[in-house]
Amino acid sequence: TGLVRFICCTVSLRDPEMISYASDVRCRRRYSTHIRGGVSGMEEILSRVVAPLPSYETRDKSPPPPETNSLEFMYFYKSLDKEDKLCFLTKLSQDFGVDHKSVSELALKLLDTQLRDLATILLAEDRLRYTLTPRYKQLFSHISRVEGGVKFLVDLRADVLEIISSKASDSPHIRDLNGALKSLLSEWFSVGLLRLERITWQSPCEILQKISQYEAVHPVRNWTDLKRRVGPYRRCYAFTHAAMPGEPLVVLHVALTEDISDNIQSIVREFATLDSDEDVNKINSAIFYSISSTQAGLQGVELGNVLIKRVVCLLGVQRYSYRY
Ligand SMILES: CC(C)(COP(=O)(O)OP(=O)(O)OC[C@H]1O[C@@H](n2cnc3c(N)ncnc32)[C@H](O)[C@@H]1OP(=O)(O)O)[C@@H](O)C(=O)NCCC(=O)NCCSC(=O)CC(=O)O
Repeated sequence: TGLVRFICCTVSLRDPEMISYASDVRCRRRYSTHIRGGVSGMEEILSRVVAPLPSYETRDKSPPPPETNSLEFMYFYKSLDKEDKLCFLTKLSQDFGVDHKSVSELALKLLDTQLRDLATILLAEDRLRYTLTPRYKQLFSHISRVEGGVKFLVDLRADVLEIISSKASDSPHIRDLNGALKSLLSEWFSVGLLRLERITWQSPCEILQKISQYEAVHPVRNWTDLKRRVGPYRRCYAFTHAAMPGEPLVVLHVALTEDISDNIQSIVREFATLDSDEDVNKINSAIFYSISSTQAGLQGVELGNVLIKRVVCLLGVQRYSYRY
């Protein structure tokens, strides 16, 4: 019976994996044919995977496009080099954004309804609002639902920010695309969806390594240095998100000291011995000595600001009356 149960279990677990594997392979095959197609390949893939906006009347009833559309977009984009990414994003933002003609028509209609009843005006406004949604925004929402989709979009925004800051493009469409991505990411990474985690020497090695690697203010010298930064008289906190497991998004380091230090070296270089226990009577101050955001694509979402406020509250609640 044990063997039979085991076999049943193996089969039932295998099915979804096989389905996902099969669609994975299909996507890889498809995208590899389009890479050869250059600009026309880009146009072809975009017109196939970026679905048109459903009509206003059917917007809540239309089934979402197949998941393979999102996967194909992701694989294709990841395979491009920097120059092709710029070309691809320019096409996406220009040709798959807002339907300007419909927006103008609806704006005129809205003006015409101004003397009508409130319900008619609200309906006209809602139609206009819906029509102002860029087609690519809908694609991004679908991408966010596939595995690794949110991280993909965070990295995509990092590319867009790089294009803007390096002045590789001054297209208003690219700036619009950035705005759409920022507003989606701000919703998905809102405070209520973030998890505050304390990082200690007992945290997974993978996380500790990332804490060390992402430190942008006072570089971590070695493992002993890292052990001290998460040890006694120190606190290290990070925000994580369910959609990006194992990825600290922003990391904050705090030193708990007797007096407010007048130089950073005394915090970064001088520590109590590694094994000493904390004596709470010796703690009067909490010095927030380093904060680093790890995801360039989340710039402007202000996770750092929120993390500092959360940790101030947390340390305040934890019985200490620090001077910050
Ligand atoms: C500081 C950050 C964690 C903030 O990240 P957020 O997720 O909150 O959002 P963000 O990057 O959009 O930045 C929010 C606002 O803070 C500003 N900002 C960013 N870094 C700043 C800095 N070092 N000093 C002063 N302001 C800064 C941005 O221009 C922006 O302003 P606006 O909204 O006006 O555009 C990140 O920018 C980052 O990792 N920067 C690189 C590392 C760094 O500089 N760390 C802080 C060093 S000081 C430190 O750690 C303590 C110390 O040494 O005393």
